[in-house]
Amino acid sequence: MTRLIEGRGLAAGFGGTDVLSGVDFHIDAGEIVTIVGPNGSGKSTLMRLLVGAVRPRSGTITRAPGLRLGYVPQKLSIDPTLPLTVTRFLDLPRPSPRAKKAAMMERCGITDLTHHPMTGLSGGQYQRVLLARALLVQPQLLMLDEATQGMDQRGSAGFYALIEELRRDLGLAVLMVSHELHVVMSASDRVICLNGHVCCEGTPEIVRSAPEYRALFGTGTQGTLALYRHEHDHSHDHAGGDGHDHGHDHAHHHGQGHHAHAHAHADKHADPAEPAE
Ligand SMILES: Nc1ncnc2c1ncn2[C@@H]1O[C@H](COP(=O)(O)OP(=O)(O)OP(=O)(O)O)[C@@H](O)[C@H]1O
Repeated sequence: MTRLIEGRGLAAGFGGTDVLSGVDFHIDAGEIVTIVGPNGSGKSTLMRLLVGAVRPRSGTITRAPGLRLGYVPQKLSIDPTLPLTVTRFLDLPRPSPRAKKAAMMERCGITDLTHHPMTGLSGGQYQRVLLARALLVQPQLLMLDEATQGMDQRGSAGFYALIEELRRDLGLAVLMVSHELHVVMSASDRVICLNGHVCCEGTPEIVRSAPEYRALFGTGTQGTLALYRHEHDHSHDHAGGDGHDHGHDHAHHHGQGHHAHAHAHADKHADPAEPAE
């Protein structure tokens, strides 16, 4: 297994604020990894550390030599007064051959948008354009920050299906960020829950037969969405027992409140977000 990128003991912050501390991260060739976490938990900051847009306060980042990275940031501001068509946009920051652009647009299902102005695209179309642009560098690692934000359930499912297809056909590794705590792409090999530090990590389970799953998603998403079951209960209770609760389902109540509850009881020593006295 080729390691594409690895971070050890990463810490980051802005001014007097610490955003991340003690974060270990890696992704190998062909893996799909999803980072989930509440708003402000440092997901985008971790992505920006990995692409080199933010410098770590401590820790190290090692990239495979010559690693090609396709990065779709969470926010990309385009001057709305610029009369930019999709095909012109794909030439930013550097031009690509027309045939290559056409091939990537076809892969992303947006061939009919070639001459469409960038303004006036739907959220889903816009993300597919950004995706096509990121693919032009023939990345080994594709990084997507909140790509399905603003899409409806069917739109997200279609987008995730496309990501799976890209992994299968192009052998890409994919690192995705989502603030949807309870829904992740079922094809994720690993899910990392971040809240200033790595709370927990595990594999998602497809619970298609669970009534909650059917109630939330119906049966029309072809299994591309799944509820995520955490591997443990976040209690970080190293002193007694193993701190695990394998039957615990976060579908309904995972979030800040749950963290606050767990930490208040058992996490005085282990959580950098709540330093021990
Ligand atoms: N360039 C910056 N300057 C100052 N503070 C920043 C900067 N970037 C991020 N932050 C702060 O760092 C914290 C973490 O932000 P980050 O965007 O990494 O979180 P996130 O988990 O991606 O959140 P969201 O789900 O809301 O996108 C936030 O409190 C944010 O205000």
